[in-house]
Amino acid sequence: MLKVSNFRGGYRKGVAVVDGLQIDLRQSAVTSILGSNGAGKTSFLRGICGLLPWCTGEVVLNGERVDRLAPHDIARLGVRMVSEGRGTFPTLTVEENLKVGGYGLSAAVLATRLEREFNRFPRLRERRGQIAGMMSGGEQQMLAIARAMMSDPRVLILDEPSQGLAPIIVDQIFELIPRLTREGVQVLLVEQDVGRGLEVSEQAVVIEKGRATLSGPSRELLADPRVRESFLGLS
Ligand SMILES: Nc1ncnc2c1ncn2[C@@H]1O[C@H](COP(=O)(O)OP(=O)(O)OP(=O)(O)O)[C@@H](O)[C@H]1O
Repeated sequence: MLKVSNFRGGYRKGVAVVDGLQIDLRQSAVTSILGSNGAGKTSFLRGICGLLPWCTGEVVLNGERVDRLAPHDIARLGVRMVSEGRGTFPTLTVEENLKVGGYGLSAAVLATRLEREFNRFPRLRERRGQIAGMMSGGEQQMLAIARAMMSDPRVLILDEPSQGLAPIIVDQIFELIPRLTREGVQVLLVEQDVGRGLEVSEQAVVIEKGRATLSGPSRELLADPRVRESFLGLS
């Protein structure tokens, strides 16, 4: 559904922090963008969502060029991003946050989707009246994912979903990702933990300094000596 070709972009004219990246989400349910701090992962995602100050290249969603569209139009067409640092509305309750995610839906559809997300995340049902900003980091991450899912996205972009979370919560998030794909959503995952990102995805791109240094089926990358040595600390 989503295909990105020859993507360059950045924050200051002429200075590319993402330089010539391609991904084709049609080939897998979960695609990982991997790389160390400052490699350009978040900038690439922002570019796909129309949020980078300048970019060139093509972003095609379901056959339609979207790289010239405004961020809200790209979101309306089904690309939703869950940002690093979550981005829930801290002063709203869990339920209010979810309703914001379902903005524009009829009351009946909204109720069905709320129920679906509460089934997916029973913890959120228990805390539906709780102010989001008072919840734990893991709960806020679940809320951010549930809120994005309220709009039934075609492409769900998860930017460092495990960042700052306790290991047990990280396990839950990584178990959740394949389950989301069974509902037909394609996941684009950005992860600093290269091993984990490769395990959960079918294909992956490793980027360094804004350029793709390796790409291919995740299984092959997991076995690649360069990945094992540079990113997994194995020989
Ligand atoms: N708002 C911004 N304005 C200017 N430069 C930025 C901005 N955000 C990021 N950069 C620069 O763009 C480059 C890529 O950063 P980016 O955040 O995309 O990397 P990343 O791989 O997502 O790193 P991290 O894992 O630390 O989030 C870095 O050199 C960074 O300093």
